[in-house]
Amino acid sequence: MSESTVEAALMVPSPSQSRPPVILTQDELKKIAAYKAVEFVESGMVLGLGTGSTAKHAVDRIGELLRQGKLENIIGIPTSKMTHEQAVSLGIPLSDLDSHPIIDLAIDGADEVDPYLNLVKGRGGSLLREKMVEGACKKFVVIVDESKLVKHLGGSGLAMPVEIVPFCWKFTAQRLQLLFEDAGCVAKLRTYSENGEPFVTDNKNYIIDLYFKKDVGDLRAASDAILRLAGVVEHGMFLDMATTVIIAGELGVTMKNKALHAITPAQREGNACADLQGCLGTDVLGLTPLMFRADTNLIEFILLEAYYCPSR
Ligand SMILES: O=C[C@H](O)[C@H](O)[C@H](O)COP(=O)(O)O
Repeated sequence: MSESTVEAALMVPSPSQSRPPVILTQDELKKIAAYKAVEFVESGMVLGLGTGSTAKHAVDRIGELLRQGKLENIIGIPTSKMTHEQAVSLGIPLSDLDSHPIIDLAIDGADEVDPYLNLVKGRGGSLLREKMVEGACKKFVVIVDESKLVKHLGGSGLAMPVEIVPFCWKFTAQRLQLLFEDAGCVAKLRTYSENGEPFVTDNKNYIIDLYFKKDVGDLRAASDAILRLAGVVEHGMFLDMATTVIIAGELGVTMKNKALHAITPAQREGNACADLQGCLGTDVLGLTPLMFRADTNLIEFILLEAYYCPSR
């Protein structure tokens, strides 16, 4: 996909314009979400640079805008050795959390996104550095194509990764599996397909991939239980961390903001209504019904939130 195609896709068409339907590949959708996220970047920011095939597009775009002089004085904090190398090749100035403990904005992909903007990350093995960097940022923008949306974490049937120390990894894997026996959990050591050797993270650890047959239920409880196991370094559930999720799909790009999606029914019935209205206004302005046609999911989402707000 050429740069001009992405830029054209990011323009909001006027009602009178009719475009022929365009079939985009998954990688093109990732690129559209990434470019949209980079619109949040301003000169002078300290940026968390994510890892993976989606985040790669965002890092490329930041490099391009720096080269064109459209962005200046950016400092990048990479979340993996791979992203570090990519950023160096693009001439993006880099630092680390020791020197820059507060990050203005991080942009990264995700493996799963639930309706409350909780995430699974780490199928590329970078979850620990990602969680450290993204836990230190003021704003965390997640970029995905719509295939990443799930009803509940683990719902894709694919891996929920846990980074562990290599020492007695079988013991730790068994304990992880036992924790989620009721959810039909199967724990597998991640290996390289070429030689069957254990996959080793940037931090010289192993990854145990957890596969669930059923919903694990209380994610906070699941997170605490995993982190209590000696031998576990970190897990790939990113709970309540994303501030914005940008989803590129066949119907266009949708932005979901944490302020709306993290609100519980109890909060809705209480004095959160004014805030909700404020957020809704912001969100409506921030939403971009671009590319092809109206996003019906988006309309449902706005109506649902408005329903809870008596003054609307
Ligand atoms: O460890 C990898 C990261 O968490 C990635 O952000 C995640 O796996 C999504 O990667 P991709 O954009 O390639 O689907």
